[in-house]
Amino acid sequence: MPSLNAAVQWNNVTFSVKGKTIIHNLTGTFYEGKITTLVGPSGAGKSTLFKLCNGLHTADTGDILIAGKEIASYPPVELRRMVGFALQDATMIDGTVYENLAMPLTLQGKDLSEEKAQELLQLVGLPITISTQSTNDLSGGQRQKLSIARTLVNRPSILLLDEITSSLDRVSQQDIEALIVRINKHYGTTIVWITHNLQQARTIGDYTWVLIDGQLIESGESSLLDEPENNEVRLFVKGDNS
Ligand SMILES: Nc1ncnc2c1ncn2[C@@H]1O[C@H](COP(=O)(O)OP(=O)(O)OP(=O)(O)O)[C@@H](O)[C@H]1O
Repeated sequence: MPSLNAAVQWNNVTFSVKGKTIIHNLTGTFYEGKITTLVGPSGAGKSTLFKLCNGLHTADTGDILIAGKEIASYPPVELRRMVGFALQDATMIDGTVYENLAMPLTLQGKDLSEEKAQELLQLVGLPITISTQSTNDLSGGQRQKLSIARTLVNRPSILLLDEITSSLDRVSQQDIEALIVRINKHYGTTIVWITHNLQQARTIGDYTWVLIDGQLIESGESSLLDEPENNEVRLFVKGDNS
């Protein structure tokens, strides 16, 4: 494997909620500038990993290093700027596309320039004329593109995507997949993508993690999904364990 830097390094991380261990002694790396897809059965702890990564949860034991520095050493605002987060339901405030796009800066008492707004809309493939429209009029695919553009306002170096295409039709899904690859190439953004779609995980990912019951059971180049070494992973990929 070529020598790659760690965008996020997990060392023996354990996390519990109300006495129940959700993440078990997890060690692994999300590589800088690469796309890692994260798969596993429902309840495996995938979303929990994201919350540990952007400071919404704190690990009980172990270390999480972001760009080589212990996560707790980052001021929360800086961490949220570095680690962008997009979710399946692409929640919007009641208002225009521009107001939603500007929200991360508005919250910091800053403005988003018209020029920057147009650049971001173009990057995600939305017409710039959409800027003054209400977000209530957008399709599911357009909302998701806006949600991704909004995450990019802070220029995150790491982008966490949680099931962002699962409620979209096939065409919109492919559109978003191409967009994420474009963002990865254009900005060198490290992408980590939770998906239940194993085909997507295989084709979009450079690397894949398979998480089962809070344990990282198998990880490596995404081709591992073709012929997993681990029996539990083989069953999961065959659909027997999802
Ligand atoms: N706040 C919480 N309180 C109690 N249990 C929780 C909490 N958050 C998560 N869990 C539990 O932690 C486990 C992992 O949940 P998580 O959402 O990370 O899984 P997931 O792999 O993302 O699942 P899915 O694919 O269904 O989204 C589950 O058993 C869930 O019930």
